[in-house]
Amino acid sequence: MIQTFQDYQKCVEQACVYAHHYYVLDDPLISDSEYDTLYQQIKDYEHSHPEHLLEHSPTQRVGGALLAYLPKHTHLERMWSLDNVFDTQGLQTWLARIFKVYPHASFTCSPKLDGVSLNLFYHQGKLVSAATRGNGIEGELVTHNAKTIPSIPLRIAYTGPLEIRGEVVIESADFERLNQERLHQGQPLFANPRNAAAGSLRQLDPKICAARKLTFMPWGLGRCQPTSPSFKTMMEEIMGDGFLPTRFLTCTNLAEIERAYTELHAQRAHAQVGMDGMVILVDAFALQVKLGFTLKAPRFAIAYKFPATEKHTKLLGVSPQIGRTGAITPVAILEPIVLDGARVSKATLNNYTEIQQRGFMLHDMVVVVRSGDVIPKLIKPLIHLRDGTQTPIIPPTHCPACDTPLAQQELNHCPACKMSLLLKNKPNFCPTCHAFMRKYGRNTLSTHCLVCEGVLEYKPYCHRCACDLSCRDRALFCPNPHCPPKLKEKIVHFASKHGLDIAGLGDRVVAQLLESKCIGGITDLYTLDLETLLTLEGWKRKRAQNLLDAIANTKHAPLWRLINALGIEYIGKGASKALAQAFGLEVFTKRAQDFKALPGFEHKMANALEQFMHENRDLIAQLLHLLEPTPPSTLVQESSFFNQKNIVLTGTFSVSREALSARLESLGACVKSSMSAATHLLIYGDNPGSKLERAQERGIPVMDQTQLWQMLKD
Ligand SMILES: NC(=O)c1ccc[n+]([C@@H]2O[C@H](COP(=O)([O-])OP(=O)(O)OC[C@H]3O[C@@H](n4cnc5c(N)ncnc54)[C@H](O)[C@@H]3O)[C@@H](O)[C@H]2O)c1
Ligand SMILES: [Zn+2]
Repeated sequence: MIQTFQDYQKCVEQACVYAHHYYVLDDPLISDSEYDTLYQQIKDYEHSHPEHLLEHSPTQRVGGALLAYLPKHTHLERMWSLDNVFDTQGLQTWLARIFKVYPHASFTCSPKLDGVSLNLFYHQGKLVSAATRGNGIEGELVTHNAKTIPSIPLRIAYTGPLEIRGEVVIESADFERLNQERLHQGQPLFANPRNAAAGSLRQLDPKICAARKLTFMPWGLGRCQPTSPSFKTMMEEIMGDGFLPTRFLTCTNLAEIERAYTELHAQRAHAQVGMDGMVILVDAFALQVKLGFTLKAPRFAIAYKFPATEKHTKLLGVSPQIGRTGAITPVAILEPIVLDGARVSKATLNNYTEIQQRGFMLHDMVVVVRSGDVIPKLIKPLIHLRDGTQTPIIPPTHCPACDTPLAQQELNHCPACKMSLLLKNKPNFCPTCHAFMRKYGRNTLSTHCLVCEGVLEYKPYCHRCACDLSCRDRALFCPNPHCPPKLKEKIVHFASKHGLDIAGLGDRVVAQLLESKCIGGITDLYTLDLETLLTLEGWKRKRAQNLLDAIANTKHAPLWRLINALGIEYIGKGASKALAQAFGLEVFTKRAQDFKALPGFEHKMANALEQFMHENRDLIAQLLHLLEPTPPSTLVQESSFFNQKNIVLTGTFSVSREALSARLESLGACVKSSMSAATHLLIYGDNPGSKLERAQERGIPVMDQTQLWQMLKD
């Protein structure tokens, strides 16, 4: 709490600096929740000491200063900020204030999109101008950029003067791509999609903005001549003129609003576009006018905020974690924070190269993001907060578990853009000219230098990023096949839901069994006995018997489960099913060329399979003996239409997806979850999503539900 006028002054100055970095520079110094806390303290002090109020306090104005290099634009109607509530109690207080004067008020709820405001002015059906909110009265004129955004119609049917307001947002996938590109070009990263959208919209060069894939989502009106007394009706009418539809929901009481809020919050983790809350607004224009505005926000609307998904915290350490394949992943150890309602103390960092690229140091303050069940991620370090205690993060040289010297993984992908190195091992570099030869045509390269005609040699090179990758740090792994954590992860995977599904055999139990030397590998599971288990701490007869039963139950398990349980690189559930279907028990004797003949089995999958079968001959023989897995009963009819086809399903079917996939797989199809160049057919049910359109655009054959059932009957 702020006690004295001096403290209040200091806080206001601080907040002004933060607001400037946030609104003007699109590069916030602190997280929103920290800012909100400071803002609330300032507001509380001003409430109890109105005589001390400073005119430049952030509570007294909307937004920040305008960028000097963009022309200014005066809005016809003022633009506003929104007051916030954070819980039911806050919402209740706000509603009570409205209901006291207008007991029959009805509300319109919409997602509070996390982007940047834009005010579009149309006259005689034409887009005249587009301006940012700025300080609410004047904004920055960005018409040149707005015209590059496909979801902003240049002409609409409504001919009166009309200000339509909305949020310019960037989808999370595009945001990640943009940051990856910037990382590669050595440009500062955007902390979040909002900053990226704002930074893009306020470019001088419309080409830059056009390349950023922005979207406009309408949420409100400024100057207009309403043809309906209801805000929602009016919005829906105007949105029908070629705008993207924003969802407006009618609610009449607290319970309905709470329900809408809970539903929207549940959608957040999967939404393409970031939302930071729900906006609730009195629907009748007449009541809006009567309720009016405070100094910076309408009294007829409120933002009901979601818990924060982005915060700043301290990076305390980085600990190397060993996976099933031996790959070493750095895990960030963080000073614990609460993000989207969950306690977060760890986050993944893909690899040590990325740590270097993003410039993290130990004891840095860092930006952390988490939403829903997504694993928390570190975005960037806050370099301005460094205090001299930071030290570099040094990649390990030896396995932290078995002390074997670590090896570098072969480079298969560009670490910056993730594109696979297509021309792997093909000569591409001229040592005389010190130049890389660009590919021309499809994956073709000359074998000799186009300048000096000298012989080329191979160096890892990314054609998309145009960079030499030979001195890049690569992912590290422990080459020791007996490395204990590797073994543990293998057994955990073997017993997991997608493997042999052995209940009660999770991470901790496997660690205990290995440590107590009850088992030394996968096959030892099958010789475990009751007496041994009962000697372990925390094991009673019932629990031990349950585990033994679960293990015994894996006898005669479907063959695909055994294949998937082995944890072969690149081979997941779908591929395991296809293998079982195609080869039955013979699968373990097949060679790379046999695997390559299956639809969707690329080079690397086929090679990984052959190598695995070769290196693990003994293990496989023992498991086949112990388990006697069951191959699929229906043999593939080679003549089936679906045989050897890569199929993607979309929409709702009259049977479950799983049942339908199983049926198609039994006919030799390979059912995949996403479309690619290798997709042969898209089958769609009711309410197909965007996949259907994309398939049609790309010329992939499609089939509807009725045709499908007809074919299956035949
Ligand atoms: N991190 C920092 O340093 C820092 C500094 C200043 C402000 N901030 C953050 O900015 C926010 C306050 O900014 P503000 O005053 O500009 O208000 P705001 O951004 O929280 O809310 C008002 C804005 O919400 C947008 N909006 C999105 N969906 C909407 C919908 N469906 N209906 C109506 N409006 C919708 C509009 O653009 C509107 O201008 C706070 O969350 C604060 O934490 C952070
Ligand atoms: Zn090791």
